[in-house]
Amino acid sequence: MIYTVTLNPSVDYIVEVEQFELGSLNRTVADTKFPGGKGINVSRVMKRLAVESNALGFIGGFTGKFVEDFLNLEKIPSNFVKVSGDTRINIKLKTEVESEINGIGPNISEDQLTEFFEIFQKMTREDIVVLAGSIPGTLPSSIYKEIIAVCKEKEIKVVADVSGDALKEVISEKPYLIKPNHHELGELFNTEIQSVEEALVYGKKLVKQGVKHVIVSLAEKGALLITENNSYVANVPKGKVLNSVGAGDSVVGGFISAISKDYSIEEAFKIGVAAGSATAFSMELCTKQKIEELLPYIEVNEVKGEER
Ligand SMILES: Nc1ncnc2c1ncn2[C@@H]1O[C@H](COP(=O)(O)OP(=O)(O)OP(=O)(O)O)[C@@H](O)[C@H]1O
Ligand SMILES: O=P(O)(O)OC[C@@]1(O)O[C@H](CO)[C@@H](O)[C@@H]1O
Repeated sequence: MIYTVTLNPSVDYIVEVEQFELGSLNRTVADTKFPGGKGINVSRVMKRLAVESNALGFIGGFTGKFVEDFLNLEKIPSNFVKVSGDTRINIKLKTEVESEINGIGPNISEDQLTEFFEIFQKMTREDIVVLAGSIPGTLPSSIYKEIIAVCKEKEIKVVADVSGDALKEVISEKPYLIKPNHHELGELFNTEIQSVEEALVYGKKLVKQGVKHVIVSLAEKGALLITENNSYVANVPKGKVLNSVGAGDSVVGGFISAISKDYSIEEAFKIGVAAGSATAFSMELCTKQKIEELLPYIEVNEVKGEER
């Protein structure tokens, strides 16, 4: 089983406003709500690709019920620990540009954390754990390290789509896959990364540090997959970006779905990139049909020779 862990789920409130004016009353032209949080998005994308997963994390209140009900409707199993506060509402404001306001998340008690860790007891080495998204304010910043320690004992593969200090912590634990975007990769090395070539240099450093697979996404500039033995570069298809929320999660969901179906690493990478772009070109998360439409427009090439 693939378990996605979203420590800090959300209701994503997507609001479209024409000519937004700061300090004035603005009215929406459209608004929608979706369950959110990076691990939950990964689960939803995998479901669309017919790969089962179990969504874990902490939810609470009326917003938590919305998330759980929505996943039930989509037939995605979940095993959330219930907390007393409300799951956060993250605002995604679409004007001429996209802006986001993400909440801090509810309090999580010691007992609730213990309950969460108990879920890992039944996992086995055939399982995969996807850790994704921010850490709620009341949990220690070492939480991902602690989860990985439990996974290591059980030889469970860990995928981590996290950023900032959490990413630094996770890298030292040598996960199976990480997927920083080029800004997050640059932050790790106190530098700015603008191109695929620059991303390759720093991505390889992470593989040298023991990460098994590094996917670096560079939005419209393409993506890279670096493994111990090979590096691959992919273009992204051209299209109109309608919604970038969840595009990165879709790359992870697409890649893991394909790996779990024993596709080659190149093919899995291609499906991941197609899923990312399919989400970027849709108002909601990608569908299988949209992914399949985009696949012919993506080329994956091995990076050869010196550059490798
Ligand atoms: N302008 C674009 N054109 C085509 N595809 C895109 C574009 N922007 C994003 N994507 C797709 O989305 C994937 C992830 O995008 P990005 O590199 O911005 O990652 P991210 O910052 O993790 O995404 P997110 O917006 O979910 O935080 C890309 O690999 C690509 O497949
Ligand atoms: O605050 P975090 O946990 O870093 O990110 C949460 C979030 O922005 O990520 C998802 C898109 O990747 C959204 O569904 C959600 O609102």
